[in-house]
Amino acid sequence: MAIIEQPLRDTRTSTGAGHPEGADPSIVAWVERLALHATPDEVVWCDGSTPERARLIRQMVDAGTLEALDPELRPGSYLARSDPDDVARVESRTFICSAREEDAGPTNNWVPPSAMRETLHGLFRGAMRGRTMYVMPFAMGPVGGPLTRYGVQVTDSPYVVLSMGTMTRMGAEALAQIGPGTEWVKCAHTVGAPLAPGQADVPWPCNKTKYISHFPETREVWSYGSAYGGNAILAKKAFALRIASAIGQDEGWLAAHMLLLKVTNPRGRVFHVAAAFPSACGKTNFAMLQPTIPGWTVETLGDDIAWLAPGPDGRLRAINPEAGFFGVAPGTGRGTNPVAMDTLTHDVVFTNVARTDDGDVWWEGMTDEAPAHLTDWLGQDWTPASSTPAAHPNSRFTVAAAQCPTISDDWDDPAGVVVDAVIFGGRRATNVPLVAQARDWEHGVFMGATLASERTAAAEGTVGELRRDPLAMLPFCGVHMADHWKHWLEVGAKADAAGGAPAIFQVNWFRKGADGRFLWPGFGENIHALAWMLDRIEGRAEGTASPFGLIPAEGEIDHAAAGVDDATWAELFGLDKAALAAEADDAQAFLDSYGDKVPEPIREGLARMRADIDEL
Ligand SMILES: Nc1nc2c(ncn2[C@@H]2O[C@H](COP(=O)(O)OP(=O)(O)OP(=O)(O)O)[C@@H](O)[C@H]2O)c(=O)[nH]1
Ligand SMILES: O=C([O-])CC(=O)C(=O)O
Ligand SMILES: [Mn+2]
Repeated sequence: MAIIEQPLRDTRTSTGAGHPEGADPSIVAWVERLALHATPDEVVWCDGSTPERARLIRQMVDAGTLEALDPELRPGSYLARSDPDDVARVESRTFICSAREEDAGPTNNWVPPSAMRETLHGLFRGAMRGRTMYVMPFAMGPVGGPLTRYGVQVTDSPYVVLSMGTMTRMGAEALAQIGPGTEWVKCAHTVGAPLAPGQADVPWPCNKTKYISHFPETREVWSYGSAYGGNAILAKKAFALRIASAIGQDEGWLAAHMLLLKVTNPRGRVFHVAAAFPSACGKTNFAMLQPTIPGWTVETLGDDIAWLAPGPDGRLRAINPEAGFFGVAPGTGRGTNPVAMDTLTHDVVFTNVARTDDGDVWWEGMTDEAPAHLTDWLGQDWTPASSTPAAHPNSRFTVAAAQCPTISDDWDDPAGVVVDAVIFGGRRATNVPLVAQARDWEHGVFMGATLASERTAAAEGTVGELRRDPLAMLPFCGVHMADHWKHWLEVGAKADAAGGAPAIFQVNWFRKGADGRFLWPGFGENIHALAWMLDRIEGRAEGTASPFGLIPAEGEIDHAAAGVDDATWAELFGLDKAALAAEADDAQAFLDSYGDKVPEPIREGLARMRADIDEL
């Protein structure tokens, strides 16, 4: 069709003419090629400025994509309702297109790069017709920092521009860092909803067909058909985890699905902790933990992604490559996460939460009692008698990290922070104890590699189903998972040789009793587990051996202070021999699915666990 091939009408920046001065020719050429192919009506280079943000918001309010919340109650804040079919990551439509299938591994959907390129070429042709193509240069990490990486995302979704502006350091400063020879990740995104001349737009354009495609070798992401979170904010899961895991493997560092926090104990000693929990399993909450034990303070560095790299002294240092939080709304309330509530008082974009009659937001768990009337995430009337949730279970807030009252003064230190402890955790109703310490780095990587968790609403699929989620990276690993384990072992061995790899722990806040209720109060009380871990590092706690590694010895955690009685405490560490044997069998089958690629220390970890279970 002629109209699809029509040339670009207008190329201008948000302030007027041409691409920004100094834009690297490699970016300009890529953008021009894409624009000629996707045929947007115009191309706008984003500078990341406040007026630009204000313009985008105004435009989205006019288009019905955003609803302004009451400026008295929630200043500068907006509500977006997505298409009901575009509410979460789509793992079945997420592809790793490495040159060789074996580099994607059994946990990823693989399509040969040539075939995927052909598919995408077809889909992107004319895909932006009737829309604006925005060009967003961005930095992952503090601009100019030694661990920082750069990317450029194009998108035809203003909602994605707004999100990228919060989640990354986006705009002119990032662009200025990309010069000849700077590696930058190409992130191409379209909602896949071209508009014919005169055709009316919808508030949340998207397409039933979705492709979230990654080319690890050439450091590219191509995303089609969705505007939702991890499918569309390509700096986040796509770049900072999937592409970065491939870059890290080449360069000797780790891209991890981890929050990052700083904790100071009553004696004034400071620790930095990185923790990997699968999606919707407590990272944001743990990063904002308000300790219930006097004398401890926790500060926040990041809530979702950490890059861990050997520093000049060989010890592992970490940065949070992001600049904002894309957090789960349901369950967030004054009682559970007051820090998040204080972060969300202004300048927030909420997606798929409910709206109150006075122009504020609400979601399940924000308050004990629901308001008498709401407009639900679908835009329908809702009352407490309604049978469906008012907010979508994967409804989210997007907010700047700098707005968090517990943000740490070193959160944007370009050199990163030395990591003292690494934690793996999942959502496990049974078997897995509240807290355990790995015997050493290798045992810790075994713990991480065999991590399992019940599925959540963060991705399509059956909520509650148990699945192995190695290193909490199952949906986010851009390389063969077993190669990734090997890489973890190698990075740890080097850090050990340089004077000490972080100690590794495993936690489980989600164990349930026979009545189906959580045994552990969680949230602020999680400090009890964290304090024990740091006591272990300081040599103030001994621990006692278990099949999971060292668990707290009698009296090392004051569980009564957490409101947990002796019987419940025993249940939190209960060892059911038959269930654990079945667990080990399941882990075995899982490892066997990787054949002979499983590194020996991981097999040994399981063999040791089996032997320990046999002795129970
Ligand atoms: N019972 C219990 N629930 C928790 C705890 N921590 C978090 N949650 C709940 O788990 C859900 C997800 O928590 P988040 O902290 O948003 O999880 P996340 O890992 O940041 O999720 P993503 O942003 O999807 O990666 C929320 O509904 C929380 O209220 C805890 O310690 N105990
Ligand atoms: O990526 C997303 O859509 C949301 C998120 O943080 C996750 O699922 O872990
Ligand atoms: Mn989170």
